[in-house]
Amino acid sequence: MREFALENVTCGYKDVTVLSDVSFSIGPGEALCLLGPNGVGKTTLFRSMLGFLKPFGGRITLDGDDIATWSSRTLAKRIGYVPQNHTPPFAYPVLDVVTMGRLSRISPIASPSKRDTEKAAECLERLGISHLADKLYTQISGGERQMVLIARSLAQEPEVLVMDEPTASLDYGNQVKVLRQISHLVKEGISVIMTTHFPDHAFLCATKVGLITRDWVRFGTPDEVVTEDSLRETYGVDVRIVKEHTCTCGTLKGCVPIVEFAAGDTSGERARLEHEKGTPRQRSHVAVCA
Ligand SMILES: Nc1ncnc2c1ncn2[C@@H]1O[C@H](COP(=O)(O)OP(=O)(O)OP(=O)(O)O)[C@@H](O)[C@H]1O
Repeated sequence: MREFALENVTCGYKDVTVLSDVSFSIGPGEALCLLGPNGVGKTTLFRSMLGFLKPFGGRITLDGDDIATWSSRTLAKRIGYVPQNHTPPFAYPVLDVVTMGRLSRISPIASPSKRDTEKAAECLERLGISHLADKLYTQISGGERQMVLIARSLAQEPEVLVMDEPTASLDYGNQVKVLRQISHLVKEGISVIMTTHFPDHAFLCATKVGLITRDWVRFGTPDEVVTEDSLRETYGVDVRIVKEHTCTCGTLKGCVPIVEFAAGDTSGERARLEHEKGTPRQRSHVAVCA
């Protein structure tokens, strides 16, 4: 069975180690969600998985092959990437940008075929953004660009799809659309590795979670790793994990951070102490869905 695996990977920049001894594996039909505070090294780990950064130690393999031995063309064919931010280089029409996702499948001396263009149009359709096809990539919004990049990665037909905060800068509807697409891709057998700043996403579409802090990295199922204690330890915030049973979706789980304050008091610390003393009439609780 195809497996994408990191074995004791240590990575960073020049003489600065960002992450040490990271190991995990995912197979077809699995989605790994990487969570962790700003600056802990999620993007650095991604750069290593994509061959942009050479790990200081350890091995990254797909089907047992060390990706360090692959050409950039093979990497691009087998591992897709949706970056966090993308500065458009040229004013290409959106359909051409998505067709560029096919480049690793086209001979270097050939032009994209009708089939390649059709595949790109199909990916735009799948994400509900066909209306953008003829617009210039430099003249669409940041959220629309994000959707286009996702379409481009689908056009690539990779075995492993690495997505750096795929829902960042998307409106609520498009966030849900992207999470649904991720679930569909996983059901089709693609292995997805994504970062997010929303632990709820782990419950919504991941089969595995990697929680990264400055002191430790923990991998497991969403239920094992995303807990009230681990989120408090990782982000220093008080969170409730809530469950909702529905007949159609089974059990839904979500994370609700507790934002509390005492009326007329701007001191969060005082509010916290009052909360601990259990004086409910003197405090208001506002639960904000992330
Ligand atoms: N090109 C670089 N050269 C040197 N250090 C870097 C470089 N890029 C990032 N870093 C450092 O590596 C560490 C990890 O950064 P990284 O971007 O991987 O974090 P992250 O977890 O993806 O953060 P965020 O959630 O904010 O995107 C940070 O301390 C950052 O300053």
